[in-house]
Amino acid sequence: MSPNGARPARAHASVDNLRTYLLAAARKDPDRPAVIQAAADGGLETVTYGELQHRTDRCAEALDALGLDVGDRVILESDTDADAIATLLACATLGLPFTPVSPETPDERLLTIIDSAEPALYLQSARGQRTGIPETVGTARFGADGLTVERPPAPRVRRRRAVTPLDTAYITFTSGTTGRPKGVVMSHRGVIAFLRGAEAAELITSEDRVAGTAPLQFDFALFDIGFALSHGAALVPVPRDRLNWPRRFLSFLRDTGTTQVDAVPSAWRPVLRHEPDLLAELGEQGVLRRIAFSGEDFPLEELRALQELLPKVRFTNGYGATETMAASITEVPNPLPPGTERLSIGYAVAGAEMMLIGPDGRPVDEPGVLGEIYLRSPSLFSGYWNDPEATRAVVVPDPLDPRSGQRVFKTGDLATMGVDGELYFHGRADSQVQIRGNRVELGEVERRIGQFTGVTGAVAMLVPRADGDPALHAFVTRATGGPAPDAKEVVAFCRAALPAYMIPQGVHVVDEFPLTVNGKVDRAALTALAAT
Ligand SMILES: Nc1ncnc2c1ncn2[C@@H]1O[C@H](COS(=O)(=O)NC(=O)C[C@H](N)c2cccc(Br)c2)[C@@H](O)[C@H]1O
Repeated sequence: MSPNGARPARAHASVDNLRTYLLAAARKDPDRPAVIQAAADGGLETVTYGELQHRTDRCAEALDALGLDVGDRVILESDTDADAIATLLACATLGLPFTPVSPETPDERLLTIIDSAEPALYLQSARGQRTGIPETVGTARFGADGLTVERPPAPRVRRRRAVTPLDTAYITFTSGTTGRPKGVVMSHRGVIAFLRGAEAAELITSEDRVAGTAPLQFDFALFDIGFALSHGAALVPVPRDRLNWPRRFLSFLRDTGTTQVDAVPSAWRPVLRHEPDLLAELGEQGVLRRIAFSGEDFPLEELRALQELLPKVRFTNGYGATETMAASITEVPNPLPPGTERLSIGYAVAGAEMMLIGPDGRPVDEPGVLGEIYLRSPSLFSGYWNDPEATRAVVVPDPLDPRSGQRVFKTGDLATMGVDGELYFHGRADSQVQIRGNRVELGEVERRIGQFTGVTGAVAMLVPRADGDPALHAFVTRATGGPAPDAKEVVAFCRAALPAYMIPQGVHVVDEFPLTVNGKVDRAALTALAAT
């Protein structure tokens, strides 16, 4: 068979591949619900595992016909829904790495990603509004009636015959600190290794309905898809227009019979502020059993408020970085024991190990001493797309025995160890700042300000100044309808407990914090605001 004419390789059912791993339930019980989603008419629609597999195979057939090769990139622009999942599983079947982007991604950023990834194909849903995709990229739309090709991808020589677990499942672009987005290349083996480790935590069963709130380009969304489907549970993608309106969000959770909600901590702030009673009512019904959060530290005042409204709900703290999908999944006591200062991020999931390494490169093994978390994990990413230098900076020789050739992930996160070896998150190493020669952990300033009556959240940052050393500023949010905390009183409150160099020069009250596209507090936006 000529190289061009050969049918593209497909994943063999016996090896680890996202498609085989996520559709296993379809073989066992095809009629179980796989996705419960908002329908176009405003109601709900259920897509079974059998139907999801059918849509996946139909899409794979259509992609087959385009003559792409294993490793050819596909941009997938969509919110999370059954058709998007079928499309990404079709890509996985053929060994086509997908790069998920949400429709909210600005044109400029999409073009940067296209420039870097050089994809063969750009896919958007039938309803997608995007235009202006460069001529070098094929384009197609996917929807309920399958794949519609608008501009076929350029013809290519197919060199591959098999899809292996080491091949790339997805490349997700995260904001690079240098401003240029970094493509995190994750293999099928890596994703499945983490999902298997997470399964051992036994958080959900096939009876569960897991509400996912993250945009598709955030691997929290990819985790929710994998986590729900690999357990034979149902995924409940929460549309953006429901997530941003607390009443609609809560009624969507009720109407879908959601048993677990996965969201970043900031997603709960509007619900706590505007609809605490509705949330308590939802908890009372006893269907919602668990709230899992990840992505950033959960401000303890807000977490306590959430727990008070939901005394019967269990809370789970998922910690980790996209470069390893994640690292640990830890039960959070409800209620938090009084006096809790920090949340535990526990121990790495089964099959992985978190180590604390000191500034001298040696392991920290005494409780309470700050160290950087290094992660030993089979879900380690393949590297940053086309950026070996950035990869070498974080994929490093095993600090415990560099001779072994084993590589570990240098997380850039700080933690201390408890008496049983469990870890407590202490912020990003790069949020350790020096102020007039003194080392300051911005989290410590934030925690102090967070204890000020009426303050519900605090973000501290260092703002560079033209004429001298940078100044420490803080932004605070207040309880609904509460008085705006007086900046001078907040500063005095800090003075009573913090050394002079940790006292903020400016305290700014904001209604709410700006959020990144992944729903986390956007510290860069606040720093820019403080500089004005
Ligand atoms: N639970 C926490 N407490 C505190 N700080 C956290 C937590 N989880 C992260 N972070 C911070 O976020 C960084 C990483 O950001 S990331 O690459 O965008 N990935 C993420 O946020 C999400 C992460 N991939 C993920 C995805 C799916 C499931 C899980 Br379970 C976790 C970490 O290095 C930490 O600094």
